[in-house]
Amino acid sequence: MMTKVVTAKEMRALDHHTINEVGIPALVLMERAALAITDHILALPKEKRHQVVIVVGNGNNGGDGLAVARLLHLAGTPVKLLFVMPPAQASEENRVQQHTCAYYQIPATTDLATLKDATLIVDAIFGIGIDREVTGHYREVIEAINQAPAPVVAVDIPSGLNTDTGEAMGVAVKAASTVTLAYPKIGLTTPDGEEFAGRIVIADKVGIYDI
Ligand SMILES: NC(=O)C1=CN([C@@H]2O[C@H](COP(=O)(O)OP(=O)(O)OC[C@H]3O[C@@H](n4cnc5c(N)ncnc54)[C@H](O)[C@@H]3O)[C@@H](O)[C@H]2O)[C@H](O)CC1
Ligand SMILES: [K+]
Repeated sequence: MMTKVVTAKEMRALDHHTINEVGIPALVLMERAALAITDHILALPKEKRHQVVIVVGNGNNGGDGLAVARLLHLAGTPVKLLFVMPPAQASEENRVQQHTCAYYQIPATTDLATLKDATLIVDAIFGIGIDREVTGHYREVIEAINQAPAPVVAVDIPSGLNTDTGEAMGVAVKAASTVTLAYPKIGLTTPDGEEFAGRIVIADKVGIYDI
């Protein structure tokens, strides 16, 4: 059976349906997403997990990354958070996850040099919310990720990739694997998209989509 692929707009509609009609809160979806991403990371060779650096943006892609940080920390994996922007302007769910990470005193920094010590990088900067060219500090961070020696696991889609076309919006994360949530995004099925995404893992138990 052909796997359904979706555009950003379709994914947002499915999330909206699940949250508002089916009645499953966004935070629950975020936790289910984080469980799938964490399972993927814990299945990687142990030497890859000596120092995981999770790079987080201010939206719900970042929220997924923060929830993964907590789950990995509780599983005994050394984790460090790298905030791209001042966390104050974050989404509601992102802020909830920031609070929980602070409760567990998960180390956090804004220093890009942290990427050099990583044995694994988790890219949770942008997901389907990317809506413009990547510039400024975001560009600097994505370039630093791509220059770092560690392999990258991208959350939902590699940051910087246009969800619908698979083109890099100026710059995009080059991932070893991408854990895409609920359904594959159509941009991941293009030659460009496949180049940036690496091995694609479909976390199809994240959403409860009955339409
Ligand atoms: N489908 C699921 O089961 C779930 C998906 N989730 C995750 O939520 C993200 C989408 O989150 P959203 O908050 O809508 O947007 P992003 O986190 O992708 O982007 C954050 C924010 O960034 C701003 N932005 C966009 N482009 C740029 C740019 N070029 N430069 C600077 N800033 C930019 C924009 O304002 C965005 O709002 C999805 O991918 C999943 O990872 C949920 O966890 C629920 C479960
Ligand atoms: K991402």
